Amino acid sequence: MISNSKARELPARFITFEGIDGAGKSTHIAFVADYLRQRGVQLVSSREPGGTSLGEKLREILLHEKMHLETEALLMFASRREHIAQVIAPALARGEWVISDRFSDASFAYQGGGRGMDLRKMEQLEAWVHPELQPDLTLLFDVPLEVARARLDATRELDKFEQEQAEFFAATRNEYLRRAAQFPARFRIIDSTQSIAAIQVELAHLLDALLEKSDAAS
Ligand SMILES: Nc1ncnc2c1ncn2[C@@H]1O[C@H](COP(=O)(O)OP(=O)(O)OP(=O)(O)O)[C@@H](O)[C@H]1O
Ligand SMILES: Cc1cn([C@H]2C[C@H](O)[C@@H](COP(=O)(O)O)O2)c(=O)[nH]c1=O
Repeated sequence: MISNSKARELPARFITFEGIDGAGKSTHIAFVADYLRQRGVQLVSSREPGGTSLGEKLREILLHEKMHLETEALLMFASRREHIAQVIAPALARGEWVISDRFSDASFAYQGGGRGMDLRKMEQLEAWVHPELQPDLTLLFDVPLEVARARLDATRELDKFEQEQAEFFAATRNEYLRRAAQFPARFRIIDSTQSIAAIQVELAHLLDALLEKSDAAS
């Protein structure tokens, strides 16, 4: 987690980054953090599962141990509860922006879509853990499965989720796209088959618009 010290009077914003593994969100979260900091936004950059000392321990377990799908969902939300309590809510209360590599949409997509957990149970967990909090903006990095797979294979040792089969990722991606259609005001879908440079141009436009709107609201 990193925070900066430059000040710009803007209403706090919560931005989340989503997509199947290999879609490119971690590459772009660093760009977004730099872009906003250079424009005077005080922000906290974090991730899920993780973002706190307890959350990072849960992340190790979640990414490497097999477990019942509902245990997996409960641990994701346990990590999230801690993340909200220790990081997200305090930062927003201080007026800072929070950018998070994944949030609850990932639970809907992976545990709901990918693993097939009843989405009504997921909604209950969401209503329990963060009844009032939703991201202001969710960037969904969308790519065909083969593109994501090729990127992952080229770069690293795969964790438990990354080792899943194509059907799992197809269902995960479908659930992300279903949620984007369900919440169009919050989601922006980024075509992540574009080059990194082209995506950065698109992100810069989007962030400029958000900064302008935030300036007007301050
Ligand atoms: N638009 C792109 N074009 C080509 N390569 C890309 C693009 N975006 C990301 N990559 C490369 O793909 C690999 C995976 O990217 P990254 O780690 O950002 O994905 P991710 O979606 O965060 O994956 P995970 O969720 O598993 O962490 C990296 O090597 C990155 O450089
Ligand atoms: C928050 C969240 C995450 N996951 C999965 C998705 C990814 O495969 C890993 C996290 O790895 P990343 O490289 O940091 O993206 O966890 C999930 O299944 N459910 C969730 O709620």
